[in-house]
Amino acid sequence: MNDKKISIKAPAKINLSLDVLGKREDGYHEVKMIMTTVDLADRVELTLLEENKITIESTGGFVPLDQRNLAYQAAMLLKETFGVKKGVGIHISKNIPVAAGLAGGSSDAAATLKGLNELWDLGLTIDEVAVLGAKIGSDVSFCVYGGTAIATGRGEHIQHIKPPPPCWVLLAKPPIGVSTAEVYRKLNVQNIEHPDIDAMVQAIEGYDYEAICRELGNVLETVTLPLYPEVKQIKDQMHRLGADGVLMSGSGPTVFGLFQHESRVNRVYNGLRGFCTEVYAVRLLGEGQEDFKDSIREK
Ligand SMILES: C[C@](O)(CO)[C@H](O)COP(=O)(O)OP(=O)(O)OC[C@H]1O[C@@H](n2ccc(N)nc2=O)[C@H](O)[C@@H]1O
Ligand SMILES: Nc1ncnc2c1ncn2[C@@H]1O[C@H](COP(=O)(O)OP(=O)(O)OP(=O)(O)O)[C@@H](O)[C@H]1O
Repeated sequence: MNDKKISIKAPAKINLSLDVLGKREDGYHEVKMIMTTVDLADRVELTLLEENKITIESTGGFVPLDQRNLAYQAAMLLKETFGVKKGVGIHISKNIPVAAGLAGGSSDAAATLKGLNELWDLGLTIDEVAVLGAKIGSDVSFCVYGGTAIATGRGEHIQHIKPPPPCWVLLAKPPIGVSTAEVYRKLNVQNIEHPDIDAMVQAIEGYDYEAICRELGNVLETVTLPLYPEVKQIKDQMHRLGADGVLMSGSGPTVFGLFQHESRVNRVYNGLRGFCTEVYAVRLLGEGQEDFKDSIREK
């Protein structure tokens, strides 16, 4: 491998359960959620530049190519924190839909932090990288580790749990982008039915696929579904076509369905394609990144 170039996979996440416990004084919400990675990923390529600058380019998807890009912000954060004088060229092959509830930008930022830790020889541990990630966005810490975890605080406190049993995940995104800030702002925290996060943890740790499908829950649906009726239509359609469990991911609008059988996932995929242009059939990744160094090297 060329030591002046590094290529990292940046997978999307889904929330198997998402609860909001209350509003905090800093304006954020206290959450308790279960996140897991799926095999739909961007690829982030980092090239060492001797000149002190950050360049960014991206293929596919509509993403800002300046300081608004979360990968750019990740590089800038490391530069400012550690006084790095070298530069980096960031190239993102964008496969994860943007503003979809799948943490695409957060995962690009996490991949950039991990890659630059190597490329700029910063010697940070994965936990140190995750703490830095939280400064960029609430989902970035989880994305640094991947795998399956309970996230608390504003999402940055990560407790790893066992991966769920492997299954198929069908992702369907209607052609709208949802603002996470707006969804949290419109949430009525006093008046929501809370999902049972502990029961979901038990279902996952007990490798009980049926119970996982039963315990799926996301309080942000109470905001996004009435705002965007097409999200509810996709949920209903997936149920009707035979998904084992269906839920909106994050603040939406992507809906995911869980399946054990490949034949059924293919049938539902075809059934949804006429109805929704962006549909992806992927595997649950579930496993975390046990060896930090190996996880960021191209194999
Ligand atoms: C919906 C989820 O994706 C579920 O994983 C996350 O909670 C959101 O994570 P994110 O997109 O990384 O969020 P951030 O970029 O940190 O915040 C975007 C906006 O969402 C709101 N926000 C976010 C996280 C949180 N715990 N409480 C909030 O109220 C804040 O208004 C914030 O300005
Ligand atoms: N590298 C990036 N990839 C995608 N979006 C980015 C990126 N950098 C900045 N953004 C901006 O971030 C916003 C949210 O995009 P993103 O795809 O991360 O949303 P999301 O999947 O809803 O995230 P989350 O699930 O963490 O709330 C968009 O407005 C987008 O323009």
